[in-house]
Amino acid sequence: MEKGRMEAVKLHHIFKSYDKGRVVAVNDVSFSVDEGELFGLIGPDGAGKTSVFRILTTLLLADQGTASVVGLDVIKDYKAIRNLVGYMPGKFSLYQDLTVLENLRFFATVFGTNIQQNYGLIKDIYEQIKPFNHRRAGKLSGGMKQKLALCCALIHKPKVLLLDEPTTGVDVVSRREFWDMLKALKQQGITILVSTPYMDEAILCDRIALIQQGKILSVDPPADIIKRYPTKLYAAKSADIYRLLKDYRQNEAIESSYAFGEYIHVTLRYPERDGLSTLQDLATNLGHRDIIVKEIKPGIEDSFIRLMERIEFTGRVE
Ligand SMILES: Nc1ncnc2c1ncn2[C@@H]1O[C@H](COP(=O)(O)OP(=O)(O)OP(=O)(O)O)[C@@H](O)[C@H]1O
Repeated sequence: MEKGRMEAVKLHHIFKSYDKGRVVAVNDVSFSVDEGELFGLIGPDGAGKTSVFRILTTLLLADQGTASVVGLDVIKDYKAIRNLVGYMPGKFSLYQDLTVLENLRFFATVFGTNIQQNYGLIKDIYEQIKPFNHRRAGKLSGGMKQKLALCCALIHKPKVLLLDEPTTGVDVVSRREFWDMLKALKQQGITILVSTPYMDEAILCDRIALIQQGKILSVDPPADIIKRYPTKLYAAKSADIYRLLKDYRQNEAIESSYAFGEYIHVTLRYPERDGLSTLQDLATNLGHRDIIVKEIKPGIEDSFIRLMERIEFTGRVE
C-alpha cells in the first residue's frame, strides 16, 4: 500500500463454511482494497465471491478472521458500515412492483436522505433511466435494471461500493456502459470492489484478486498477472478442431490445451523444444488438414486458466 493511503476494505484470514463445515466457501482469504481503488474479485460460479460480499456488508458472520470497511470492524461497527457502503447484491435487489422512481425514493428514505441531496453523484446514470421513471422495475431491460440498482446503491453517497456480479446476464453494450460508469465513480473518489466472472472486465480493474474454490490465487494489477505467465503459449487449429483438441490432450508432450474462440490454446511440457514444429508435426502425423500453428501472447484468461489448473492439480495454491 502507498504511504498515507488508507485501506478501504480489508480481509484478514477469513474462513466461512456452510452445512456444518461440509462446504468450505471462503478458505483463508486475505486481501485489501486501497481507498479510491477499482478492485475486482474474479472467479467462476461458486468460488466464494458472494460469501465475501456478504461478510463485508455485515450480513454474514465469518467463522474465523477479521474484516473491516473504511477502518470499521464488520462485527463491532456493523451499523456504521451499513451507512458507508453501497451494496449491489448479485441477484436482482430491487422491488419489482415499485416503479423506477419509487425504488429510488425507497432506498433514499431507508438511508434518511432524498434524491435531491445526492443528485450530483447519480445524475449521469439516473438520466439514462429517467424516461422510464414510472415503469415498474420488473418491466425494465437487464441493462436498465442494473443502472437503477447502481443508482439505489449510490443514493446515500457511500464511500465504498460493493458490487456483486453487477453485469452477469447483461448484454455486451450495457456491460461496457456499466464499466464506464464505474470509472467515472472512481474518479469521484469512491472505492469500488466489484466481482465478475467475465475476464474481459478483469482487465479494466486497477488490481484483481483471482478466487477459486474459496482461495485467493493472486492479487495483482491485471498486466502483472499476464506478465508472469511462465511459458510459451501457442494457438492451433485445423479443419477438425474438436479432433485436434482430443489428439493434443492425448499426447504426452502437451502440458495443457483448451478451446479458445476458433483456436486451441496449447502449452508444452518441454518448452525448450521448438513448439511450432512439435505442434505442426503432431497434427500432420495424425492426418489433420488446414493446420495453423502460431505463438501468441497470453491474455488474462490464459493466466487465470493456468492458475486454476495449478490449484486443481496440486490441491494448493502455488
Ligand atoms: N447458505 C448456503 N448453504 C450451503 N452452501 C452454500 C450456501 N451459500 C453458498 N454455499 C456454497 O458455497 C460456495 C460458495 O458460494 P458463493 O455464493 O459464495 O460463491 P460465488 O462465487 O458468489 O458463486 P455464485 O456466483 O454461484 O453465487 C458454493 O459452493 C455454494 O454452493
